[in-house]
Amino acid sequence: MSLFPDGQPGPDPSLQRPEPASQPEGWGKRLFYRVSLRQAFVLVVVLGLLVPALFVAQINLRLRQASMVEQLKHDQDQITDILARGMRQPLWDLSTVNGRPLLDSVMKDERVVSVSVWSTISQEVFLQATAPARRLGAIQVVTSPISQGTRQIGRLTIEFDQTHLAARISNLQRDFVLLIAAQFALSVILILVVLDSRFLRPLRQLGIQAMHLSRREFKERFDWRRDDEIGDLGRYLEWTRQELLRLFDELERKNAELEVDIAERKQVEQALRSSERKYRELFVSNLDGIFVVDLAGRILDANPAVLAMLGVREDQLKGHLASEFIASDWHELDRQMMQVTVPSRGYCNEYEIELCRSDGLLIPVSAKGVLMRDDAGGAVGIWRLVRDLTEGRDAQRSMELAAKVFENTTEAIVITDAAYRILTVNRAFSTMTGFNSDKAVGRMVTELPSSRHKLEMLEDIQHSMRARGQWQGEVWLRRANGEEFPCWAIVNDAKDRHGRTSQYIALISDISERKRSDERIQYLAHFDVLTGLPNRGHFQELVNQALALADRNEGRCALLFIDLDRFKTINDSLGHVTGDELLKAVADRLKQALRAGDNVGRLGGDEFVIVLSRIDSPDEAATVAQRVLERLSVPFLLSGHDLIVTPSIGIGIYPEDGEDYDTLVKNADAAMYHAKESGRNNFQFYTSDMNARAYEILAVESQLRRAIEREEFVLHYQPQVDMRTGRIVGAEALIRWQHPENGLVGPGKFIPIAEERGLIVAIGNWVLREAARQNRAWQDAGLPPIAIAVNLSALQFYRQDICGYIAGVLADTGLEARYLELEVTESIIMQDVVSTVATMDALKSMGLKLAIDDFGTGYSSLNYLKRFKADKLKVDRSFVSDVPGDPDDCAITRAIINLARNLNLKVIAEGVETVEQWQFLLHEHCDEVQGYLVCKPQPPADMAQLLKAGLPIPKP
Ligand SMILES: Nc1nc2c(ncn2[C@@H]2O[C@H](COP(=O)(O)O[C@H]3[C@@H](O)[C@H](n4cnc5c(=O)[nH]c(N)nc54)O[C@@H]3COP(=O)(O)O)[C@@H](O)[C@H]2O)c(=O)[nH]1
Repeated sequence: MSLFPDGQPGPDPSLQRPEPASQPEGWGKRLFYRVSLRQAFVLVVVLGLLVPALFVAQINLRLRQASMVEQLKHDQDQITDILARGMRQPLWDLSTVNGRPLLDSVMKDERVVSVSVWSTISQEVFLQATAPARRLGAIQVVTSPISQGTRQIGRLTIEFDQTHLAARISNLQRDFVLLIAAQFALSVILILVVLDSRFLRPLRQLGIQAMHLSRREFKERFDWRRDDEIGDLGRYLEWTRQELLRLFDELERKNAELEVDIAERKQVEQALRSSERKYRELFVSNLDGIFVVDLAGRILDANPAVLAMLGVREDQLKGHLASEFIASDWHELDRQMMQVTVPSRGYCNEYEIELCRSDGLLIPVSAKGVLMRDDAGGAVGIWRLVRDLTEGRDAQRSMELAAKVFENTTEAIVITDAAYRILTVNRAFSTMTGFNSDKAVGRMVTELPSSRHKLEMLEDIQHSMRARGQWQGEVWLRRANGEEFPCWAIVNDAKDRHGRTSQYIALISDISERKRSDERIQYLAHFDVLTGLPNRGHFQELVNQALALADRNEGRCALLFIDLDRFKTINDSLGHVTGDELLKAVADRLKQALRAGDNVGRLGGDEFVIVLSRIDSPDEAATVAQRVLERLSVPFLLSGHDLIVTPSIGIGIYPEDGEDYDTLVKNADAAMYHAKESGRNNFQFYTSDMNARAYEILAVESQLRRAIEREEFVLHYQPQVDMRTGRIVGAEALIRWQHPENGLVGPGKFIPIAEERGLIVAIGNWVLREAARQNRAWQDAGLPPIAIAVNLSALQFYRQDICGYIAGVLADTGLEARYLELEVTESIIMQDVVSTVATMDALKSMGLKLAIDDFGTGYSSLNYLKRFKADKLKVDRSFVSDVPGDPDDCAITRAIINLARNLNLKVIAEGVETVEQWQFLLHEHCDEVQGYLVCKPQPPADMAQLLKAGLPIPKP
């Protein structure tokens, strides 16, 4: 139990509750001393009162119980005996009437449950009585013989109920427990009341008072009026309190006196120390060097400035002569001052000498000396003061250097006062602006000839200077000659020693050159250098903007993918310079074909793209595509060449054909391929199956490359027949691809792709060689000689030395030139008339035959035709197929035949399929025919059979 009741202040926290000096030995003792006094007393009471009471009660109860059992036994025996005796006579007489009264009186006893009298004479129950309500628990049966004299005449049986005895014993126990409990409770209450009032409460009081003493609270008196032992203890405590109060009062008084003493002494010491420290601080912290020397010039003390100045430690200085640290040139002057002037006058004026640093460096100093005296006024030494002049001289040099930098830097520098009035400008400023300094100095910076946003910029500068003390940015100035130029200006403020801005310093660099190159870089990043059109990246941005606009307006856009047909041929034949010129010219024409708001870009090579940013229907895209076709159809006159270039255009519509740039471009590209496949020089709208076609083309291209390597091609030959004789006079070599998986593939499936991908040169060369070889082989086999016509592609014509190659083929195969005929389409010739004419001349001079294929489909003028040294004109199948039904085609075919005749050329009609066509051509005096009506293209062996037969083809 705590002595400090709840709510009472505890002792000073620094004073721990006192612990017993040592713990009593044995766990029982330790436990006993751990419990509170109240708990200990309760324990004692319980053990001292309750246990003996219970013990006594237990003995008492046992004795009473034994006596009750004894009594019951006695009573039972007595009742049995009385009844046995009383029944003798009635039993002897066999008179139940006489026996009944006694039986009834016995049954009145509440312990008797039943009585039964058995007659041995009659061998039956003589009398019987039962009280069933009394049968409560255990039953004790007592029997006794009934005798008359020596003869037993009957037997008595009595049942006694034992429960009554148990109930009485239980009541007895309960009474004992109640008695002991009451006795115990009363004892405990009485003991605790007495214990608390006489012992525990005063003890608590004593504890609180002791706590006051421990906290040095002596003011309140401890009042004890009882005469018992605790009262004595309380009074002793009160006496202790008074004693302590007196002692503490005295202690405090003494303490106060002592503190006054100490304070006074401290003040004196403080004053002493302070003056000494001030003197020392002055000595130590002085930036000038101070050292104390005796009258002989030996150093006694030196401050850190001297040590730093000379680069030595204190021990390297003390005891040495000051002259050891002075440059020898100055010894005499110094000696004069320190040993003559100072001792005589008490001081000397400043003079300049040089000190020697430990590393040998000479330090210019200004020196002076003051005589040091003792209390009696006698000279005891000299205060020597030296001031380092290096910094001042460095500062001077820095100033000179800064002035040089200021004047000679290539950046213009403008210094203004705090109100932005120009104080000075450097030479670079004058060079940069063309204004002399007298034109600038004294003016406000706002009066500087600048072109743009002067006032707003000054406000911005002022705001930044206030916030950060610096500003930098681009400004535009105007030179004296009126030229504007961009500058990069960095403005810093300079502060005076009070921290106020006193000047602004602006460093100005002319960035016109850098800006020009930045703009150039920007331009190169966005535009195609050759054509000036947006490049791929920039064009994508433009398309994305157009798509976003279309989304906002719920409108549509169109993307036109343009690829120039056979541009490679031009590039290869006429060189890259002409190719580049052509691309530039095409770009110009494309730009001219567009409305404002639409854009054209170059993706690379000969690929151009147009985005039509707002269209109401795909027809508008078709209109633009048509316009592009028309604009490009006009020949380009470049480097002395008249060039015709046609485009193939693929059109993708947003959003139907792609919802983003990549998809749109991909699909327009696929449509462009379709345009190429559809004969070039046209436009096609994208359809969903075109991509599959585009992939197919790619696949064909890669397979073609393999086919070239493995020579997977064969030639079939289609006879050309003289209309008058019906004899075979020639044959056209037509290529087929012996595809390992797809079988024989016709040229229509791969020649356009080979042309587009530049593979046609290798294929065409193979055809030339194979046709020449086969023709020679037939001749060697004795077959009638004929000319074999071979189709030439534009690339073959332009990319290589076709004359040299054919000469090689003829030489290798041994075929005479006159048995090889070259078919060149009209469109090839028209691509570059000048060089074609030259090549055809050369081929002709080699003895080769020349035919103009597909005649009538191109744009050849009669003037050009006159210049070609062709042998034959080949009327295109498209005209032949509709004769004689179509009057226009009849007229054209007739005109071509007449033209050939007038130019002295042979004429052959191709694609003759019907007898009517034959008859029409015969009537028009066409020389030769070629077509399914006569013979389809034949494999070499079958063609050989036809030649061998040598028979005229039956006339239809
Ligand atoms: N550069 C090269 N081009 C070649 C070569 N071999 C063929 N080709 C060109 O491929 C195109 C298709 O040729 P092909 O499928 O062989 O068709 C030729 C004939 O089979 C076909 N023809 C002939 N008569 C008839 C006819 O009565 N009806 C009809 N529907 N078609 C017929 O015409 C093609 C020959 O045409 P052309 O060359 O214009 O004389 C085709 O353009 C070939 O030029 C090659 O080695 N190199």
